[in-house]
Amino acid sequence: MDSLALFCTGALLAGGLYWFVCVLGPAEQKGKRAVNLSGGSISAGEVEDNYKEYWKFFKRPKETTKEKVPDFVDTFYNLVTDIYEWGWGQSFHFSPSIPGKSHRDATRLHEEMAVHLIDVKAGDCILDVGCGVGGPMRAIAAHSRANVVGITINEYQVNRARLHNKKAGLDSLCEVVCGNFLKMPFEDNHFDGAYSIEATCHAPKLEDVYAEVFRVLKPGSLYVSYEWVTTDKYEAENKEHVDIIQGIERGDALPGLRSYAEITEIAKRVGFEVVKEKDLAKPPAQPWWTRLKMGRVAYWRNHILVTILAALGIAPKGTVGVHDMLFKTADYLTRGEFYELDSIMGHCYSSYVSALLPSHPWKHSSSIQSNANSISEAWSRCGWILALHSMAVVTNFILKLPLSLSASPKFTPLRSPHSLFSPPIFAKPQSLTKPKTSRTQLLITKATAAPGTKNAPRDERVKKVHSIEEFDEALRLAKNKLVVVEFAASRSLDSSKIYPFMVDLSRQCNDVEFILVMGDESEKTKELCEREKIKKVPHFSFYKSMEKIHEEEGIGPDQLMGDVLYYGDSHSAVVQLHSKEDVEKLIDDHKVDQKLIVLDVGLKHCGPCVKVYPTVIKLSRQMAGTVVFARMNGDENDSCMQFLRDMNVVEVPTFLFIRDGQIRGRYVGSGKGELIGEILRYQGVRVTY
Ligand SMILES: C=C(CC[C@@H](C)[C@H]1CC[C@H]2C3=CC[C@H]4[C@H](C)[C@@H](O)CC[C@]4(C)[C@H]3CC[C@]12C)C(C)C
Ligand SMILES: C[S@@+](CC[C@H](N)C(=O)[O-])C[C@H]1O[C@@H](n2cnc3c(N)ncnc32)[C@H](O)[C@@H]1O
Repeated sequence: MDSLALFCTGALLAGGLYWFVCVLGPAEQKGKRAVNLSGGSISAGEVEDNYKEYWKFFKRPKETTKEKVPDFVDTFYNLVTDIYEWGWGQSFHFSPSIPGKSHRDATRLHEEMAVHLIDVKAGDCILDVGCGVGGPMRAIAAHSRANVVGITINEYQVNRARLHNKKAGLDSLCEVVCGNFLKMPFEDNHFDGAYSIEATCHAPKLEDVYAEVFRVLKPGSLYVSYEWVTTDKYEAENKEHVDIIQGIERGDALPGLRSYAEITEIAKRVGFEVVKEKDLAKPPAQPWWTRLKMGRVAYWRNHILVTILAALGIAPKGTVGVHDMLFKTADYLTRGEFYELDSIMGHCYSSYVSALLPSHPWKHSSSIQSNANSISEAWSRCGWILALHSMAVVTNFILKLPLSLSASPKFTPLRSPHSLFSPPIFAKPQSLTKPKTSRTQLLITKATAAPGTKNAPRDERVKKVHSIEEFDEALRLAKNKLVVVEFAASRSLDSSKIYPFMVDLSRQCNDVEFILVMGDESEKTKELCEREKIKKVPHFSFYKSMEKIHEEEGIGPDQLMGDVLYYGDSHSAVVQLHSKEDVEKLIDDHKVDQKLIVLDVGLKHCGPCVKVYPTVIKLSRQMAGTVVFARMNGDENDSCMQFLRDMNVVEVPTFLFIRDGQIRGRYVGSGKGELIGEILRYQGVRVTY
């Protein structure tokens, strides 16, 4: 009997312990478990000493030099990485909390927002500055199919990140490098975009890391940084304020928090052009620290757990001190926000663009315009209150558009939606960009199959034009057909790379005319390029009825195909609507057969509309029996614009779903998967996301 009682007590204790460790203290995202806590790259026996060493850094005066700081940050991450993973997940940052969404989803949306802000495309090479164990990197690579290279100072994080990348099946897209972001082992002008999430706050001087990012970015590409800053509520003379901020600095290995106002100044100083900045912690945004506050009970439990595990020799001894420090940090962070019912600590993001040359306003507008659409899409998806602000921007944009179009019927590069709110936008001076000769260099790069050379593909459908007169005549003869013109140069490698795709397209699209102009062929073609204001090759211009309707520079094959389909489509299965009456007629026509009508409403120069259009064409063929696809450009004429207003379309692209003469719903956005999901849903297929 005694042994049975003993057995039962033992079993209960073991069960209780299992519940306490594994159920109450599970790893956030299949990452670390409490029983696996380590000291990163530091051996278990050295954790305590390193923790003491860490504290020495804060003995006044702080040694905030670029020689000392990275080492102490590295030590910090050896100490905390496992605890962060165990108690927070694989993404080491905050995000605005979203009602109805889990912490994990809110985190992912916050990360994906960075992708939208910097306009990442599949195949791009993106830099993650201070990547941690790679939570954001994986979300971003999976979402965009871009290649992401992350850099972190901490070797243990590199190993963790590589392990997670492999487990997630993303190791072909994600690469992790151990290095110092103050001196990155990457070549100049290498990346198509960059982001940093709550990492550059570890830099002793923000100039140093921003200048490095600027150096490795290709001219014209975008960088977004989510920064930790003090807000204008912070008073340097207020003892309590100072106490809180210093507490945050000590518990987060920060050499010194910077103020909100400083960030953009620094970015400009190193040469970036500031595109957008925002305090994400400002009301009405949902507080990003909510989860920290709610987690207090769990953190108490964690503390007991860590103490027991350290006493049993399972966790390194110093872990208790480290956990205690984090516990206190959580307290400082929430106090910082609650203090005097207002926040003295902000969470700001700034999006910077480098080397945007003023001579290319269209490039500026198209990238920002598509960013704005995607951002508002992301915000409206997450239901964040900031969405209202963003929607207002886009609404203004659409309502102002017809005025500018009717005033100037010719091709007018759209102003960026942001510029309607007049944010500070500064162009990088030319002397600070790549030396001017680099443009010439582009023209003299050796090409292997330049258009017009004997290695070029068979291209009889592409008309070679040699003068202004021939050019104008070709446009005239094309009448209202779409004309695609490539302006190229014989020794431009990029021109020769894209040319075969144009030739391919010319074979497939019989209703489109294709023209090639070799800018460096003669004085006459040079004159033509000058008249058309061609600054860089390859440059694609699209004409209809002798009028330029769109132009694009530095594009790849997908974008070229998308543009040709979008601007030239007249014989596909997608019904082209040109007025409100056209829409009414289409609806009437399909009242009887009860087919679902999917009406794609866009604008002429809208990046996301162009991007999603090949999917619309494909679906129109695949679903021809059951769904009718139609399309209308809101800025084609007044009647179309009125239709947009009547339908309350404030963002593009918007897909309206119509059946039995009734509008049943809409999808706003350019996500291919989401669009297909919505169509299936309106056809009665149950879709689970
Ligand atoms: C940007 C940085 C990191 C931000 C956050 C990810 C971390 C800041 C404070 C951390 C935590 C505080 C309390 C811990 C808790 C006591 C423990 O039981 C579980 C982990 C914590 C929740 C931990 C998780 C990460 C933080 C929220 C800085 C470093 C620049
Ligand atoms: C708070 S974590 C954020 C990690 C990641 N961005 C995320 O959101 O999950 C800060 C990161 O910056 C890195 N870091 C700090 N100083 C660095 C430096 N000088 N060089 C490279 N990485 C650094 C740290 O190693 C850590 O990975």
